[in-house]
Amino acid sequence: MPEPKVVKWGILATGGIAETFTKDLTVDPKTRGVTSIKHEIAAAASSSSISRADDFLKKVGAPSSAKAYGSYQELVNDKDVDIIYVATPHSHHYQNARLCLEAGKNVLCEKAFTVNEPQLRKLVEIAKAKNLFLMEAVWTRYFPLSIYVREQITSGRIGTVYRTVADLSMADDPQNKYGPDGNKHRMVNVDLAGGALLDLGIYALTWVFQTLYHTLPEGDRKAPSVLSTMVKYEPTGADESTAMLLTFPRDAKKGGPMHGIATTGLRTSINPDNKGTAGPCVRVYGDKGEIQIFPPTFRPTKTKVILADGTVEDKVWEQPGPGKGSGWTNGFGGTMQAEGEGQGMFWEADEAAMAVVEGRKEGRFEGLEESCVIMGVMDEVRNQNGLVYPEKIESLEYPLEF
Ligand SMILES: NC(=O)C1=CN([C@@H]2O[C@H](COP(=O)(O)OP(=O)(O)OC[C@H]3O[C@@H](n4cnc5c(N)ncnc54)[C@H](OP(=O)(O)O)[C@@H]3O)[C@@H](O)[C@H]2O)C=CC1
Ligand SMILES: O=C1OC[C@@H](O)[C@H](O)[C@H]1O
Repeated sequence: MPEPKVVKWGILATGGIAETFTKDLTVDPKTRGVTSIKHEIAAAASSSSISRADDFLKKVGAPSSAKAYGSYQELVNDKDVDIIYVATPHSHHYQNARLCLEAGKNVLCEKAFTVNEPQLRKLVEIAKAKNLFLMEAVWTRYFPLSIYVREQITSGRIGTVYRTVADLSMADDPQNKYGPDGNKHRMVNVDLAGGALLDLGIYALTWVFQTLYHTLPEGDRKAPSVLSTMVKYEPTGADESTAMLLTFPRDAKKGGPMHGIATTGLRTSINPDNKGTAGPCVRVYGDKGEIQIFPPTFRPTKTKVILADGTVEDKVWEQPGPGKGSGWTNGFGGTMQAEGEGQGMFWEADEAAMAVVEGRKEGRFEGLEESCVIMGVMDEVRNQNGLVYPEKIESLEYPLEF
């Protein structure tokens, strides 16, 4: 068997998700049957200080060869880095991803990809012009569970699909969690493009898109029309509850239009008791049966296929590898413990690394056009409900400091 190709990662920002993602890079790909690549943590950069980057590298168990930088610019200049993971708040993705692309680096960028569709289209244009890889880090798309669900649909197991209903709500009101200072938290801070839609709603939309759009042959994929409503989080003006009804065009001979219903909110939880008692967070409806996906929506643990002929198929989806995983808060003080080592972010990392090695410029499970269409849906939802972020973070101008 040929030796795995080493892909050298640079980590841009040292916050919560950067830590989780980078720890996942240290879990051997062989534990999940991936033999063509190996991840190496080559460098990390903090915008605040080099010592923060240094502490970060120690905390995530990076090799001693990994370099710490006190600025993002130094990271993108590093010749030893193949791909950069951007883990700043949404507001900063356009500026930070563009910094990487302009310097000739491949990019895996956290969700939501950018603040608006024009920003993303600009990044795509630059990536294409420079022949670079660019992908949104929606880890959920890369889980074996998601691959299985998409296969159930494309194989016709539940017949012609007509509707998907998906929710990601987490009782995560930052004021309850952190007091009045919570208004500065990235979840509701408009200066950081906070709000339920861009932070959590993107997962409900991910399920709608990966079941109703991505499962169609490429030529049949069309942007949906959008109807939406929103409740604002009064202290900051971000959205705290958003409901979207999407209609996807489809040829009458193939079943006609499909509905996607995506909801998100910060007051209720998809999994209030952490035991899954509340039932599925996603339901995909076909004319021969349905697929249910169980919470949490961003990292589901269980699926159920129920067919009209009486078949019921339950599946449990655990993380591979020994050891302990880290927990997620459900907003009611409980945690949802991962079963295996790592958090499951390694699957998206594998896909990005394999693409770099193979010379692919997009992820297989969410291409750049699909990401743009999703950003466009979120733009339309914000338009319909008057949610505008500060000009600087909506801007296409580059470079901008904020
Ligand atoms: N895939 C997933 O499951 C998750 C994804 N996310 C996504 O990851 C991104 C980051 O979230 P998270 O890690 O929770 O956020 P954190 O607030 O924990 O970290 C963000 C980091 O970004 C850097 N940063 C640069 N400029 C700013 C600024 N003006 N304000 C705040 N931080 C800044 C800082 O790193 P430094 O000082 O080192 O430069 C900071 O530590 C978001 O896009 C979010 O949607 C978040 C949670 C889960
Ligand atoms: O991406 C995310 O998924 C998990 C949530 O806990 C987090 O707030 C969100 O940003």
